[in-house]
Amino acid sequence: MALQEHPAYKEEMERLKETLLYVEEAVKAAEHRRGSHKEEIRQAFVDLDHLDSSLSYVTILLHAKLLDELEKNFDGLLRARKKPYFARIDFRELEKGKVEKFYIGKMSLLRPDWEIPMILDWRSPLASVYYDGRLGEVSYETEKETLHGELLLKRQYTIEDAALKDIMDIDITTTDTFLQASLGENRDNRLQEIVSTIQAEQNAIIRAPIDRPLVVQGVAGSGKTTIALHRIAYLIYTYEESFHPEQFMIIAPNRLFLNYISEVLPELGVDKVVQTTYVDCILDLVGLKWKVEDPDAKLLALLEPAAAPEGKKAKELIRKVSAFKGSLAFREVLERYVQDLAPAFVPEAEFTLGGQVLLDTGALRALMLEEYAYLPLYKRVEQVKKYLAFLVKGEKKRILEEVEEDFNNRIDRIRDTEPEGEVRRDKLVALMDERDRTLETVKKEATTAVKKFMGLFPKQDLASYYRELMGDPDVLGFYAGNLLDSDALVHCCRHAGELLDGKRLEVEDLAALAYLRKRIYGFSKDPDIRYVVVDEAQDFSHFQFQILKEVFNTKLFTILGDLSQGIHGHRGIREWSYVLEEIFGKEESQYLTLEQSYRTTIEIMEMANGVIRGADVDGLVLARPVVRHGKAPEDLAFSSPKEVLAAMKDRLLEYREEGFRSIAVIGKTPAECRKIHQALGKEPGWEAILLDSKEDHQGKGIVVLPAYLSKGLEFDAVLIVTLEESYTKEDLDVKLLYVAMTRALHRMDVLRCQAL
Ligand SMILES: Nc1ncnc2c1ncn2[C@@H]1O[C@H](COP(=O)(O)OP(=O)(O)OP(=O)(O)O)[C@@H](O)[C@H]1O
Repeated sequence: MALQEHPAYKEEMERLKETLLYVEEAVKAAEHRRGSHKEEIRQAFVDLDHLDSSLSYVTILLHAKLLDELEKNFDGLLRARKKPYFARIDFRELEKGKVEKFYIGKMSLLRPDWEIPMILDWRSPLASVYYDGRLGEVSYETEKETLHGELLLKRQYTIEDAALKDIMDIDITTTDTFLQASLGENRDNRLQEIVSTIQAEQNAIIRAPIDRPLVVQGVAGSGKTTIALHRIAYLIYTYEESFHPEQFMIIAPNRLFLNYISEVLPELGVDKVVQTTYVDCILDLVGLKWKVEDPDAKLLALLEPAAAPEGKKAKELIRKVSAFKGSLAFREVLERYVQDLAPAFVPEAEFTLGGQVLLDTGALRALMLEEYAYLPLYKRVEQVKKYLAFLVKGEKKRILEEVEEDFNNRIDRIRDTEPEGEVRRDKLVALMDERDRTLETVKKEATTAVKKFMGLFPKQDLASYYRELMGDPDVLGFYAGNLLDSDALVHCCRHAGELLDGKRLEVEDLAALAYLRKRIYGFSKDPDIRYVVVDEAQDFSHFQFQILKEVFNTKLFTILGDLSQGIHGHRGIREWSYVLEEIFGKEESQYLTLEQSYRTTIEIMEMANGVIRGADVDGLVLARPVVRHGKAPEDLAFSSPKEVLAAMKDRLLEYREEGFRSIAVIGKTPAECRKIHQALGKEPGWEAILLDSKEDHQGKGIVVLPAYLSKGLEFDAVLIVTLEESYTKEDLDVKLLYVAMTRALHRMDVLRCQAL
């Protein structure tokens, strides 16, 4: 139906006009208020200069806060100028009885003369019925109660640059044309917000209760990353009173990925959320500036073809050691090691002043091992230091008085017993001198005693403790018992020793270092993160989840992942149940699944599903694509790399002619990618970009990247190419190929060299 023919065309045009006018007014008013706040602040600074009044400080703080609030809404208002809302619902609340029209947008806009908001924020409780509800009876949850009502209309709008382009009414029968249209579009290389097309199963995740950890298993392309970001925006809006955006942290696999998602939160009107990688987050907490080995290095070693027994054994060792270092059993090993460090923190010495014992060894032991046992070791030492200083302060006067009294008694005794004369005088003078010297010595001792005594406590840095445990098979073997067989033990210690001697670490070391830091030293300041979102969580080990929970001292987590994409299986998890039951507690945690895939076409998903069936995945759920058709993918074999490269160029030309904006050529390893990139580089006009994890995933055009790095990303068209390597039937290879295939939005083909 043409837009003008829609029965509500006139009404909607008028409403849009009215809304835009009001938005404009709101912008002007906000600009005015902005100006006056800035002026107030400026004036307060001027006053501050010569009056130094605390009132000026208060004024500055107040207006800065108001300005901050204003800025937050101001960006939303500016966006609303172009597109104030995207949908409308007509809703009759049972209790109220009358039908009200709610226009849903990315922010709320209130008018003092209206009973209901002019624009309703998509995150508000009522907006939930737009995502969940079919026409007819519906209900929604507010903080206090469940409200019932009737949904009479669900309408979507396409508004571009403040102009109404389309109106679409949704009834029970229509498929979601809006969703279809949005999925059919070509993309830049960035993730987008999806507020107008969030689906019911996704809405349930976005709005899941905040107070229980949530684990989401979602198939490739089901919107996990997108939803993670929308959930953060929802939680920040809903719990504005109790949480600051800075207390939310999203942990993504690498910088490339962070860049890829960087625009969504600002688009949703949310900033200041901490966006980081696991490596950066832990290094920052631990306070070590050491280099961390590329987290993908082990994956690459496991991808190396290894027919010979030594090769197989080397891979086996990598797997065993990674599994050990990612397990909670390793945490116990570390705990036992820390327990054994404790006795060295009770020196066999008494703390004395002026010859008097102020703290004996027994009391010191009781302090260190009992009273302060809740503290990390070095924090206990700090407490002891404070306690000793307190003792000295309290006892010094008494001790000095006692010393003096003792000497004075002796002096009196001489006076009383010795006959007057030269001898008595000499004795008295000597004793008085000795008294003065002793008093001086005790006074001096009082200023140095604590420092001297503290020298008896160990002083060792974190890395050397870790090196002591991990670099010596005897030590690690002692604490690990039979968790590692002797080959794995030797391999583990040799590898750790080499790395640590070169001031290097591997990802698997980070949880351990954070644990030791926490138990031995404590953190310099307690990290103020209260909500953690982990994306691509299938790559995390049990110990990684546990350490995040411990260091941030929170159970408020949203964890999203897909076991079918578990290409870091050597250190990552293989099922969710352990995380749900052992780490977060079965009763408390929530588990939700996403089975619909939005990214790719039916044809591509069918081929990818055919591939993943060959993998060993716990409770494998095949993705169900949204009904969207595209060209069937081809899987073509060639007899030489040269032929593959020629076919690759033809296919890329074809993709370009079809108008795709982002195209990826995915190789199996970085080595293959370099060859592909080199071949493309020779062609004028191709300008392909070779990506590694540190690279920025920038503009449009062709990118060449290895399969493991493509995880989480998406492209209009994907060409999977093998030259001298191949995807075998091994689990890891199957998952890698699945990851690569599911990156495509519209087109995907496989070109392989068969002469292998
Ligand atoms: N409700 C939706 N409306 C429109 N597009 C959607 C919707 N849900 C997901 N998408 C789109 O589907 C694609 C996949 O989303 P996303 O990358 O968040 O999925 P994912 O589950 O993290 O994928 P993967 O695990 O394969 O990396 C994106 O292009 C996203 O915009």
